[in-house]
Amino acid sequence: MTLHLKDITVTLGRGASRTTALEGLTASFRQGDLTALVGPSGSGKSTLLAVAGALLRPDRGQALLNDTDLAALTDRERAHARRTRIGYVFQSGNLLTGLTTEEQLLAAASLAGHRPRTLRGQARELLAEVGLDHRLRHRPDQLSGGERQRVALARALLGRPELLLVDEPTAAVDRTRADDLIRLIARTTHEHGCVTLVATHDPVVVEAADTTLDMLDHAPAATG
Ligand SMILES: Nc1ncnc2c1ncn2[C@@H]1O[C@H](COP(=O)(O)OP(=O)(O)OP(=O)(O)O)[C@@H](O)[C@H]1O
Repeated sequence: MTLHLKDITVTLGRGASRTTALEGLTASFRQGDLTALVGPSGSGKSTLLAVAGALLRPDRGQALLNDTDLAALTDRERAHARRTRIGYVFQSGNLLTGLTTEEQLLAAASLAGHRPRTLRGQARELLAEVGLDHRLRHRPDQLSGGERQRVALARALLGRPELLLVDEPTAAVDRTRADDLIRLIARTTHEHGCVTLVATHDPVVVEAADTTLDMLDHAPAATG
């Protein structure tokens, strides 16, 4: 499993706010590697995650997840790829209000076409792996920010994603939790053999990563 981004250009906004967020970006990412996406604020890290995650269609270029060009899929096909092949751990955790920790995982599995009952054991194992086996019945508003991110990580891993996308995993948690979380992401990347991209400003994340992609090396021409 590999992800190849080829000649990706993305422009965002209209009129006066029109901005070239990525211009002709080409990069490859290997299975089992955690890549840190680094670069100053506004350099396009989140935009790259959105293109790789089939959330945003680039103006130009290909996003090849193995043989599938995510940029060329129909909306329906992209939604299917998102549910079945890609795991997301974004800052807010993106959890569903009103569902317990365990239900967050089982609902996602159900949307991806699995029978939740068959995955309950696996869901509990993953929640134990991220240190949340004592929070199975908590709802998002009863969890801390770091706990919500760990639920999102367990939920992403339950789908056995080929691609794991993580935005600023250590921004909202204390140093110890941050270190634990990034170690967990690195370990699961190696064990589960997914392609993992982590957008970050945190040197500890860069240290834990197998490779680094510096967005400044791919920066659009200054005009924006
Ligand atoms: N909807 C939008 N309309 C216009 N420009 C946008 C829009 N969203 C983002 N941008 C611009 O696109 C560029 C890339 O933004 P992006 O969020 O990808 O950067 P980033 O590296 O993730 O930043 P940060 O580290 O602050 O999260 C920035 O210059 C930003 O101002």
